[in-house]
Amino acid sequence: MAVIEVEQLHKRYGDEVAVADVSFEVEQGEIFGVLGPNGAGKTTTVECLAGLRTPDGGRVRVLGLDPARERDALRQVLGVQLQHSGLPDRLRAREALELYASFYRRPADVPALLDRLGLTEKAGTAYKKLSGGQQQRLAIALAMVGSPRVVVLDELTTGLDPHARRATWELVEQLRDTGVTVLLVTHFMEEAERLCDRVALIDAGRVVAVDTPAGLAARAGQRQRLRFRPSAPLDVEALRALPEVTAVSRHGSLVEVEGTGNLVHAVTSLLARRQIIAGDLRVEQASLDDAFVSLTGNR
Ligand SMILES: Nc1ncnc2c1ncn2[C@@H]1O[C@H](COP(=O)(O)OP(=O)(O)OP(=O)(O)O)[C@@H](O)[C@H]1O
Repeated sequence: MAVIEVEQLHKRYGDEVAVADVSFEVEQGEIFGVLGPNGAGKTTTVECLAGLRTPDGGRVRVLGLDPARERDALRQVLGVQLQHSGLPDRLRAREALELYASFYRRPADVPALLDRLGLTEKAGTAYKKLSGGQQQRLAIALAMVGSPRVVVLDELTTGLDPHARRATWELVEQLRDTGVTVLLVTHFMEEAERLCDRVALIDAGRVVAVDTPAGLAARAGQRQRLRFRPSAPLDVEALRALPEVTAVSRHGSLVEVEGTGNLVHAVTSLLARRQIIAGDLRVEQASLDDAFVSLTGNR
């Protein structure tokens, strides 16, 4: 059974349509990404899932519960980390967790959670005095303190340094390993590629694609690009004549070859036959980034 069901969700703010028509389903134990440009309707969608906003149309269910009507039951099974935590500045990390733990029937062990999020040393520090990364980790801990079966994380790693970002990704993977279903709103393609089993790409309030990160990247085309510096003069016409090659260009001593299929093998074999070495060889495949740009209207 799908853990999260969103069917033709529609939500307006006055005359402004934030979510025109969004549908997707998330299966048990998945890390499901919601991607899209600014203002696409991602936060509004997750707020409807969390029962923080009431949809104007369509149907939303989380573990079979209607978030708008069954908020109390939903709160026991859903953990939410939103973009702005709204915690009082002077509340200490441990106090915040203990307070939140008191709302739940099956709270997690607070000292163990602090430890898991690397916050033990900061347990007595006021929220305002935590660094951005520590505040972020506290927000994740708050989303986990009720031992939820589903967790919604909105822009989880925005503002984190690369080290903290990786540590946070490991936390999300640990969550998934314990059977928790994760819905992740993100702007970072690297994050989606690394973490998500599937992603929904949303643009202007509509779903433009739901697929695996690799599947989405493939929709951006099978294009590949090779760049290298040949160790000896190279006749680019010979490269152009290869069936895999669609374009060849020179940039100073650098040769750039675009093509499809087994491009790397075709080009390196030709070079080997001519006893030319490909220095500084780089291979680029179409990425989720390319898919994002091409599927969301190049904005
Ligand atoms: N409280 C609100 N009142 C009025 N309009 C709003 C409100 N919240 C969002 N909107 C509008 O709804 C649209 C969707 O916003 P939403 O925050 O859901 O997008 P998003 O995809 O999460 O964007 P971002 O990536 O920038 O966070 C935007 O045009 C936004 O201006």
